[in-house]
Amino acid sequence: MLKGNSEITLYNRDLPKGCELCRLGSKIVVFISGECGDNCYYCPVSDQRFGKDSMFANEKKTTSLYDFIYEAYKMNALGAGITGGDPILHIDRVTNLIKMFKTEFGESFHIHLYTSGRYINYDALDALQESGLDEIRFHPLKLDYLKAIEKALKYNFDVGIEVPSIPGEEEYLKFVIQWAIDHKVKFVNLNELEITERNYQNLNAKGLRISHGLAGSSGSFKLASEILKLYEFSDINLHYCSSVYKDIVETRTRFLRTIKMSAKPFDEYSGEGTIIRARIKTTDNISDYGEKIDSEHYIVSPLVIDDILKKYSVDEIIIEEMLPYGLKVSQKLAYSKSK
Ligand SMILES: C[S@@+](CC[C@H](N)C(=O)[O-])C[C@H]1O[C@@H](n2cnc3c(N)ncnc32)[C@H](O)[C@@H]1O
Ligand code: SF4
Repeated sequence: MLKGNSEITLYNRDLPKGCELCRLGSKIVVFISGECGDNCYYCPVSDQRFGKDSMFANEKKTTSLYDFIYEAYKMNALGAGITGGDPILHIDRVTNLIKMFKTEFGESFHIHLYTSGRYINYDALDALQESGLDEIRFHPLKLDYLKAIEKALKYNFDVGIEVPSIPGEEEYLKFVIQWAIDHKVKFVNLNELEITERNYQNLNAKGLRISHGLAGSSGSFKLASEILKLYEFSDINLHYCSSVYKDIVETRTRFLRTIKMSAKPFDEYSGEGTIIRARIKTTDNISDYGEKIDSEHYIVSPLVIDDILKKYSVDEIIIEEMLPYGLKVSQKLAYSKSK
């Protein structure tokens, strides 16, 4: 019997540990560098990031490895997923960060890493094992890269494969899954193909369109579910993860977790994991209600607006909606004295 809720997530056995923690929104997303020696026609990494040596902790641009530790504290992370580009191009940065995470949060802090396998050699694998890496996920976009997986299988960390489910690529997927079964790879994840600003021209040219959610491609789930059915009882953990799942479960639960950990007393939050605040312009002292941010502005909970309006002279109230890491997504004028 296949488990999960069909088009959102589907699997035949246990979920990989990295996926279980992602489900709880408890993994910090480490984008270690956008540099990569490959150029997949379906690569989803944005132009702003791809090929550039810049780092992001969740959605926030960072310049220091310590920022990843800070962000992990802010969301009470139980683990990290390291991605890029190809992180192996910055193996020293990766292994230093893994050691920092393990020292700060303990051995149980679960770390998985994505790579195509192109630059994997025994030196890199030795360094990853020595740093404490828990799980490695390969994307063998060329069959030649399977050699890297054979090497990794000699190490202690869990070895899996993660590839997009691209309509028209069923023979490739079947080959890779059979190879994984023959070589006792721990799991194969099939991602719903995401159509993004970077890859849409290539994918549209193949007749693929966004069919649901923000990025999910037509035909991708159908192909993955047929493949899962085919290997339902085989000796490999197979798992399909939709782009909707990434949006509504992984990202939203991560946002809510961050809010729970680091929200201020006056922050209200929505079901989508955004923070709702009221910015009040007044010359009165209303610091009992919230935080003074400059000579004439305070941030307070929208729930106390009525109370403040009854007692104080207010010039303007703006309701702001923001993501937990500070990016403002909307603002609305709720009250103006001049109107
Ligand atoms: C974007 S890659 C970055 C890390 C590394 N360069 C790699 O390819 O594994 C991260 C994961 O996304 C998967 N992936 C690549 N293109 C995708 C797409 N258009 N939709 C969904 N997943 C995709 C890859 O198989 C890989 O497991
Ligand atoms: S290997 Fe990964 S990052 Fe590089 S082009 Fe392919 S999908 Fe993009």
